[in-house]
Amino acid sequence: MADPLLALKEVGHSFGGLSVLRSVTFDVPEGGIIGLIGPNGSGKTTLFNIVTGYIRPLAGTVTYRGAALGRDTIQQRGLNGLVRTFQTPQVFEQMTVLENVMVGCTKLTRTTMLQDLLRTPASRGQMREIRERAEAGCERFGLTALRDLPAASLTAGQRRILEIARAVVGEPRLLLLDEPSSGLNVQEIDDLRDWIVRLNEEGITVLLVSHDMGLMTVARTVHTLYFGEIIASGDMAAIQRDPRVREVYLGV
Ligand SMILES: Nc1ncnc2c1ncn2[C@@H]1O[C@H](COP(=O)(O)OP(=O)(O)OP(=O)(O)O)[C@@H](O)[C@H]1O
Repeated sequence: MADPLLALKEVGHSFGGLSVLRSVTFDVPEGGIIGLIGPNGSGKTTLFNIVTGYIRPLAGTVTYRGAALGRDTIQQRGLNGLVRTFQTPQVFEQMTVLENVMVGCTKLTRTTMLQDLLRTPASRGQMREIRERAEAGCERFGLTALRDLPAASLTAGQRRILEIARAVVGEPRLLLLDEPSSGLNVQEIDDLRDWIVRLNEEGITVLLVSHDMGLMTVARTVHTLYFGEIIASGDMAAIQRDPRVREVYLGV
């Protein structure tokens, strides 16, 4: 069997003596959509922060593309195709929509900082390329009419799409989506679902955290975290039948 794209092995973490992740082990196969659910405070965001390099786990290993991530920085992980979105969309408020998307393309740059400062022909050509790529990204995600507006003026749904557009133009291999449906209306959640499926069909592997059980049906395998431990794994139908999950979510 092929190596998984991402593998977590016995990952553990605590904050000030409070254990928030305990021996978390699961794989994300290349080309898959894997879901992570769990009540508030169960450790989902902490796990994302560990995978993307915002915090270092106190125990266990995270392997990506066959190599332990170890001390790789957030930036190195990003360059290596590991890209995330946030529970509250992180957009550059004062920049336009187009400029925000351009930021997502900068990791594809090849020129040095000196070339950029001196505005050499190579640097100018590259800037043109980034702009064209970002314009295509705006077009693709239905943001063209908004592209010259400051991101601060966008609705919650538009911010969400902008964040995803910015992540996707950088050509991620593994896209981690943290509560992408929060703040969205029913139609926007439907559209988001379609986007996740489409991006996955194009080859992007997805790790999805969501409270939205409808959205979670896109995932082939869902892991349930409860107080930092995985208590059930399977497809969404199996998860919804699982007695421990029902107890945690429904108290039945
Ligand atoms: N920087 C921090 N310092 C101290 N405690 C923290 C920190 N970050 C998270 N925690 C605690 O760790 C636990 C797990 O939090 P985490 O945000 O990972 O959960 P979550 O499953 O993402 O929750 P939610 O669904 O509410 O976002 C919680 O008890 C939280 O209060």
